[in-house]
Amino acid sequence: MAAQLQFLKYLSLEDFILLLIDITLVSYVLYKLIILIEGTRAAQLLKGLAVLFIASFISEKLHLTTVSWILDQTRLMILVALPVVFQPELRRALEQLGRGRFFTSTTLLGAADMSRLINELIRAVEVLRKHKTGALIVIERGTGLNDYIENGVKVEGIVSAEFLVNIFTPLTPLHDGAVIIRGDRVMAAACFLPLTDSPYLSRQLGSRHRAALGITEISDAVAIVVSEETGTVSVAAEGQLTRYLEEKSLRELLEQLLLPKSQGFLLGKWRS
Ligand SMILES: Nc1ncnc2c1ncn2[C@@H]1O[C@H](COP(=O)(O)OP(=O)(O)OP(=O)(O)O)[C@@H](O)[C@H]1O
Repeated sequence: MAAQLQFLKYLSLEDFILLLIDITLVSYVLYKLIILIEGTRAAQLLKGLAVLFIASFISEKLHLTTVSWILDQTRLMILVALPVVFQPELRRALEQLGRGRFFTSTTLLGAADMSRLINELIRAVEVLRKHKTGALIVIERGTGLNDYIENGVKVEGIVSAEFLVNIFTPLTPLHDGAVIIRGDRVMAAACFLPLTDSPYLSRQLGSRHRAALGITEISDAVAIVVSEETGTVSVAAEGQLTRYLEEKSLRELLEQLLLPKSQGFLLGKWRS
């Protein structure tokens, strides 16, 4: 190891700094990649791919010509198929890249306003849970959800717990489908969302939960689901579903996901 590090002696300060930047950048990208795919089907696929590479390496070392030829061909096929299989993850990664502040010009929603939004959401969810009223509430973040807002019924009303409960009351015209919130407003109700095709979702969960996961796989939105069957509350974000949330854990999770980390959140301004 010491011998391998000898070359550092011959580097100028400038080269050394460039090397450091290079390594930091690669580590950061790898770290982000791992975070992005952790717990998704992409992680399983990557593990499969790693096994294939190891098997191929061993068979080559042992001169198992036929086995290593087959493994080589399979590897090639998989590499070609990767962009297709990883399409949702790649899309999410590119969207995250494009969502950088560089390209955005949205107004910021500060911590106090976001806290008020979270309070209204929690008040609504507690009523819906108590009455076992099915609900699906999507909170838009950086990725625009206009496509889904447009397939629903435009509302554009200020968010309040009473308003949300009213929308999801059974047999009323807007109760079926999802509500989409942008900033301080319910933009639309009765929206139809894309369903996830994740094989890891429990069989007990039907299309409401699949829709919640689906929208978070193709965007950075956060979706809250209240089950009509059991009254349980779940939150979907980044293609992951967290189930059996009580009031306290729901608040903690929403604050973690929605509260601005530093400068404020990329959403519209709350009006009091
Ligand atoms: N693609 C979709 N987009 C938005 N809402 C949807 C979608 N699919 C189903 N829903 C909503 O979910 C309701 C049906 O829920 P379903 O019983 O299939 O799901 P579930 O996950 O088992 O939920 P629950 O526990 O509430 O029964 C529909 O009446 C509709 O309101």
